[in-house]
Amino acid sequence: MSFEAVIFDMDGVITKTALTHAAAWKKMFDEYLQKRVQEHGEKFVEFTHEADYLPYVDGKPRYKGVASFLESRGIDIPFGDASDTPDMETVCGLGNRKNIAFNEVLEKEGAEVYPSTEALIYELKSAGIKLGVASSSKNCKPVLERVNLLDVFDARVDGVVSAELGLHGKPEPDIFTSACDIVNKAYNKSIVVEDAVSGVQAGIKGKFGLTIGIARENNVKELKEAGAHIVVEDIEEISGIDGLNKIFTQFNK
Ligand SMILES: O=P(O)(O)OC[C@H]1O[C@@H](O)[C@H](O)[C@@H](O)[C@@H]1O
Repeated sequence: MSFEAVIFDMDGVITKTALTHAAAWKKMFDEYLQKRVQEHGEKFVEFTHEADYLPYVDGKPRYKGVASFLESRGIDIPFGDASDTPDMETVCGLGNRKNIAFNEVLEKEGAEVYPSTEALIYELKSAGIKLGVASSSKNCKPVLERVNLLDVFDARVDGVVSAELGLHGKPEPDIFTSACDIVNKAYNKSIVVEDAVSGVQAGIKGKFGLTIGIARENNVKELKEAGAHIVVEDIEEISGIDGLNKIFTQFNK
């Protein structure tokens, strides 16, 4: 094989939980924006998937997502602290409020994998390719446990590990480069698989051998503009490890 490691994002790439996150964000932000109508007399402008979630929140660490969205609406509240309770009107308080909504849905509905991604993961594993998961989410470990994939990865750099190590979140490449460092593989011999614009930007900034965009959201154009070497709608289109090898070689002559 011409590549030595593959680092996967989780939400939206391995598991269908990107949708769970998006719904939890919408619930929390719409409630908060409604509250501001009463308290500040502001006009209610709904939090939408296309105009708000995808450009400002998707793929970013929890509090960075809150801060980006609020900034886009010109809302300035204190940052607060990760220990803030969900009733506090701070960036962290709002992020923690959303986390409750996310975990309620996760508890009720569980998590599901994308079968094509799971199949590729096992194919790569059998071929001795190093596997990493690089997720902004602090819920990465419990989600992977639920779908029985936690032990498959040689490296996991998630929201919890990032906070411990003080890593910059996506669109900075830190969590992908840290995953490669753990498995001791060069970035230019590694592949990043991402569904979020911020994650693709991170793959490109980190100068990985290949950054693949998975367009789950009718956002082929946005992922290409973010710099993805190739964009597919599902991993199935890659045609397994041999297909991946061909694509990698094509971009690394
Ligand atoms: O709040 P968590 O679970 O730490 O997740 C942070 C982010 O994790 C990313 O993986 C998701 O794409 C985002 O939607 C989410 O907001």
